[in-house]
Amino acid sequence: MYIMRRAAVGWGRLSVVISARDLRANDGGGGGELSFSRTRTRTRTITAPLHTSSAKMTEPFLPEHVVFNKPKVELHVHLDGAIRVQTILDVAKRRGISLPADTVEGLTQIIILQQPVTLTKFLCKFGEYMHVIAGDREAIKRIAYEFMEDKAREGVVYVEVRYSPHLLANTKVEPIPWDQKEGDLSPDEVVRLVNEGLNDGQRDFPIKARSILCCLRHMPSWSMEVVKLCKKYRDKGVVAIDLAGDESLNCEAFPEHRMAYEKAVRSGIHRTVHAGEVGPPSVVKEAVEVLKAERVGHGYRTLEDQDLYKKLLAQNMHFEICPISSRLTGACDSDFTKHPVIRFREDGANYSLNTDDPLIFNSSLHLDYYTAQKYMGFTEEEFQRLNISSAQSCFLPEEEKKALLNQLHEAYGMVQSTAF
Ligand SMILES: O=c1[nH]cnc2c1ncn2[C@@H]1O[C@H](CO)[C@@H](O)[C@H]1O
Repeated sequence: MYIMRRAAVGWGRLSVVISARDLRANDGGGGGELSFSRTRTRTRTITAPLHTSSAKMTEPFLPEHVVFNKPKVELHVHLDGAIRVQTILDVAKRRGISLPADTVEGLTQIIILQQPVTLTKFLCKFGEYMHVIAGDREAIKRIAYEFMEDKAREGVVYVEVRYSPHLLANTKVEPIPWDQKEGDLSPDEVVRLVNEGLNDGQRDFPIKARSILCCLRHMPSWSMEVVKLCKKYRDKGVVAIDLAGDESLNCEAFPEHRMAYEKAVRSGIHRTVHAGEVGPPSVVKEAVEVLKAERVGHGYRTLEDQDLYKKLLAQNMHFEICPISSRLTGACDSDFTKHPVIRFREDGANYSLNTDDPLIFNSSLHLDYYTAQKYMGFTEEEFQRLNISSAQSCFLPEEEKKALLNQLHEAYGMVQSTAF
């Protein structure tokens, strides 16, 4: 079954890895990490979040959604928004946690967004399942490992994945999130576990990952520890700090966030900020001018301040664009043909295409690319250009960035100029 699907899609290099995984799983190994890879659902039947709400989809991606079947770079995806539904069910069963549904189909219906809502409502969706994963060492390592498998399957060769260590902890975090009882898993250990899962994934799949630790707008008291964790784990896979959460609740960053970002600048930690997703252009301005963001998460509303937009274009500021997300969070018009990324493209801006939270949007990176092609006029050439820009704007050290760029140039058949 798997093999027939792979042949139809033609995943090239990836198929080798997936075959190897299937073989090992079929060998009856079943134990340890490999058993994780067998749990992915292949049978969702829900309304796909496309331009027209009548579009049906039965899988995270279908062959016809694969419009750019080449190596890709993804810079904006939340680990806690990219968990497999089956994993949530498995962990809940093991931990004796009851959920409102006990099948993949049932729980999917509860977790996913089918129609555009507000960012605030969207963020409530994490409450449907985070209590299952948080505080559980095995689950945290597992979601990081499975994330790598899923991204490799989408043809992503380099990913920067973000999460809040505090939201997955159950001790040394105040308040303890998700109504958990106090346990013994600290934010520091969460980072170690995620690193382990990502490293195991790097070993088993043709993908490289680095992580970004998130501060949350409504939890300023956590931010100093976030930047300390970025520093502590900078040589072990953490490359940057982010500020996520609800921009519509508090627009100006609290002093604690500012202090954390100042420390990040002093310590040479890279910086990105969710800004201009639903908040006004002033939030983008603050992100860039006060928090010294090197990339902007989303940034759609930058277009409402033409002076700011021109300035950021001139600086070659990178915008992390998430097409399907932007429709379902109500950040952008639900008509994709009016999406701000069309203007960014016409102006030759520096941006990436990303999934953001594929679990909640029931999406995949292929679906975002498909949407960009079908409704926004994206071409193969533009997909290549934006992936090169994404690689140039990633937070890897220069040498590793060069290697990634070489990998893309080679895969896209681009001749590189040689310096004599
Ligand atoms: O699109 C988004 N905008 C703002 N915040 C988000 C978005 N997606 C996820 N998170 C927030 O980031 C946390 C860490 O991963 C998530 O738990 C969620 O609260």
